[in-house]
Amino acid sequence: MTQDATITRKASDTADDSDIVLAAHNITVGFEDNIVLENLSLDIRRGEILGFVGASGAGKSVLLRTVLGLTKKRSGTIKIFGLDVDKASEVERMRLDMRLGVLFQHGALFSALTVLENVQVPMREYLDLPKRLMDELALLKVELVGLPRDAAQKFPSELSGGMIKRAALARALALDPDIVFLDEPTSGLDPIGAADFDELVAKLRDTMGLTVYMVTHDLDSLFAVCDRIAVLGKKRVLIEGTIEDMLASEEPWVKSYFRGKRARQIDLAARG
Ligand SMILES: Nc1ncnc2c1ncn2[C@@H]1O[C@H](COP(=O)(O)OP(=O)(O)OP(=O)(O)O)[C@@H](O)[C@H]1O
Repeated sequence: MTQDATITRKASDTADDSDIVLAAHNITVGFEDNIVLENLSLDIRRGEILGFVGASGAGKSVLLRTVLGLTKKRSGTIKIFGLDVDKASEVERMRLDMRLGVLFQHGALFSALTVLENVQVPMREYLDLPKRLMDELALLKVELVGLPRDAAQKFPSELSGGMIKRAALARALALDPDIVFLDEPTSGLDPIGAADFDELVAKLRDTMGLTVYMVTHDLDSLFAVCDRIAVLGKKRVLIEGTIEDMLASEEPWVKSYFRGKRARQIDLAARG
């Protein structure tokens, strides 16, 4: 284990409905005759870090894109902060989008823009602020994610992989969202860089009251910072619960993922 396993766990198992900030119910998504998600349901609770796992190609990114309204679903309902996204007016949708921050897989920064300009992209899209104020706000975000001030003027090609992830996180936080969606945020990072990033996410959750939805293949992250884990398989959520629930599960994929050879080493390290 590369980091402190005692990082505060916020969401409790006894959370009631008022704690649910995102409710996706009976979601079916397909592309022509390929049904990727079928009658999938998942709730996300306020202030939790939810780890979302599943085999490669299972549909984790498709669900993320569907929740964000980027991929069309065939059926089901998605309520975010109680608002049914299908019934939202244009203004309500825009206000909602401002409360959601996204870090797409591979960071996806604009290569022709500096870090500061990248962080300002959502600000330009949603806010009408004088340039000086935007510069100050963007710089605050750069510092918030632990990047040095001089990184703000650099282009993505001048940054390390870990710095790119942090810059992308700064952009996801640009509008002070309530929920951040992270699509494999630690992929491509070495274990120390990944552990530092996890620690940063946990710290931001604690200090900003963020809710975090994290698609990940990183067992360290799942053990160290996730309050709850949901497993995607057979086109739906197979099981959701704490890491202890995952370790106790006899579902074959869950068992081999969490109690396979690699996982056992992490578990042993985590438990001293
Ligand atoms: N725009 C699209 N058009 C057609 N099929 C798609 C589209 N987007 C995704 N798919 C299909 O949906 C399935 C799930 O893909 P998805 O990217 O969500 O998997 P994933 O669980 O995120 O995988 P990974 O862990 O490898 O990132 C795949 O079969 C993929 O080919």
